Amino acid sequence: MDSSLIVPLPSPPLVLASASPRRRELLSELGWSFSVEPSRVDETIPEGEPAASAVERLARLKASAVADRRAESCVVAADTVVAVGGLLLGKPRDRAEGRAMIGLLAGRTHDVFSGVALAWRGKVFSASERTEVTFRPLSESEVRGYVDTGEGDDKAGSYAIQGRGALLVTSIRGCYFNVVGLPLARLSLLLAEAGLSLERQWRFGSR
Ligand SMILES: Cc1cn([C@H]2C[C@H](O)[C@@H](COP(=O)(O)OP(=O)(O)OP(=O)(O)O)O2)c(=O)[nH]c1=O
Repeated sequence: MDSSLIVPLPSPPLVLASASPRRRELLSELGWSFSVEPSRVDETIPEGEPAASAVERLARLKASAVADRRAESCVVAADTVVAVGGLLLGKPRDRAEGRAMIGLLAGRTHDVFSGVALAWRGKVFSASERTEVTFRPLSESEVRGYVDTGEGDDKAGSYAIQGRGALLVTSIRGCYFNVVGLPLARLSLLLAEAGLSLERQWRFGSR
């Protein structure tokens, strides 16, 4: 067939339902244009809820909350927690909790779980992704020094792999972007599942 006869379908407007600057940066780096509308949902995880289900449930909740007011758009949301020794670590309440978290992570391997959800045309598609991250051993003063940089204050597990936290990480297994808060390849698969092929994803937001 003459390829000039194929008219590409336009991409739907894309909305990122997140207040996270990291998630915004990751989508921008793909060259996508999108608007940002943070959701304000209760992010409490009940004791005993498995990490993978919790992050997926919260991502769905965030996407649905924004989709309710943006029916014509494709809404993306995510949630990230760190799991270590049977504990789930969200964002630290203060620096003391931050030090306790980094102390727990030092010299061992933990899991980072992100849930990602996509709400489009009345349906919600979702998944969760796990990445193993290993920290090198740290002395008490190294733990204190890192937490005092402040970069982990608003991050799950109290660290940023994309920042100075990289100096603590000896290896990772799995998706790097999942650790930063948005598993991009997983998101791409969800978009395809929703009917937005990779061909359409290349052009997200372009007119
Ligand atoms: C482990 C890790 C987490 N994080 C961040 C990603 C998330 O922003 C944050 C986890 O908190 P979340 O509650 O998942 O997200 P958020 O409150 O920042 O934003 P929103 O709910 O509006 O989408 O931790 C990093 O940036 N780097 C890391 O290495």
